[in-house]
Amino acid sequence: MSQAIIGVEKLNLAYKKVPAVQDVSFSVSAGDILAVIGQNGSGKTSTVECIEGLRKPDSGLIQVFGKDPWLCRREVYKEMGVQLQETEYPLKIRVEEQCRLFASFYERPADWNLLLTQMGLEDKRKCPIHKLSGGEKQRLSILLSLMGRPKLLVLDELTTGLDPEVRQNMWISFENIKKSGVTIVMVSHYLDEVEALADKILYLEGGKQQFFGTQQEFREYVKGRVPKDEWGENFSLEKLYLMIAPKTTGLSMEGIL
Ligand SMILES: Nc1ncnc2c1ncn2[C@@H]1O[C@H](COP(=O)(O)OP(=O)(O)OP(=O)(O)O)[C@@H](O)[C@H]1O
Repeated sequence: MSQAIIGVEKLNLAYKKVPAVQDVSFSVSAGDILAVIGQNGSGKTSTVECIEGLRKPDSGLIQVFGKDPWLCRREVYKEMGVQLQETEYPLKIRVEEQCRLFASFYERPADWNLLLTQMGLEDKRKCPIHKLSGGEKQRLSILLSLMGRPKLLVLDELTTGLDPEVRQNMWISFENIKKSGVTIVMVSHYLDEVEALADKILYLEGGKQQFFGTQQEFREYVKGRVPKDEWGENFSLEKLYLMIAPKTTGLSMEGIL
């Protein structure tokens, strides 16, 4: 069996005593892609922020490369690249200045000129970051997560805001990154992306772990929960998810206009 890069046991986290993550346990093997899925507010980012050492769990055990990421953040970050859901940049800083700054954090940084080309940001190198479009900022945040040539990449909403073509190209890039042995944890609401990329799925609802396992195991998990006459062997991952996800209430626009 491959070595576990991440181990999480009975993780609990609350905000002002309101539970956000409850008894979540999973592991990620070297070279695997784990997708964390679930409704808005289900605890995905909170879980991932604990792995990134950005939040201290209330209880439970987290090991990243065999270390506690909260206590050993500096060491863990030598091998971990992080793309945050929202990134704040220094005011008026330009794309290439930010790249240079990030490169200076690492002993052996990636070739960021090449990354700018690969991310389609070559023409934007002199552009102040606050003038980039949402998708361009997203591409920059992915580029910066790769700067330290990480062995582990943690991506919170990898392709949100990207246009369809860039999204598909991004999938190919991440398949290639995986082929080079990098372990990836990705939070995603795009289940086509999860279906294309993920080896394992962690499914959370209301802060609680509903499922952890392979895509095939997820299929069996859903099959065991839906009426026989509603089941189809070739359902997409999105269809499977929608069959078991709790219905969100209160989103109707009826009577507003
Ligand atoms: N800083 C915070 N202070 C208080 N409550 C928080 C904070 N961050 C998150 N929460 C709450 O914790 C719960 C889990 O939030 P989290 O951001 O982890 O969910 P998520 O699954 O990543 O959601 P989304 O898909 O919308 O990004 C939500 O109820 C949220 O309102």
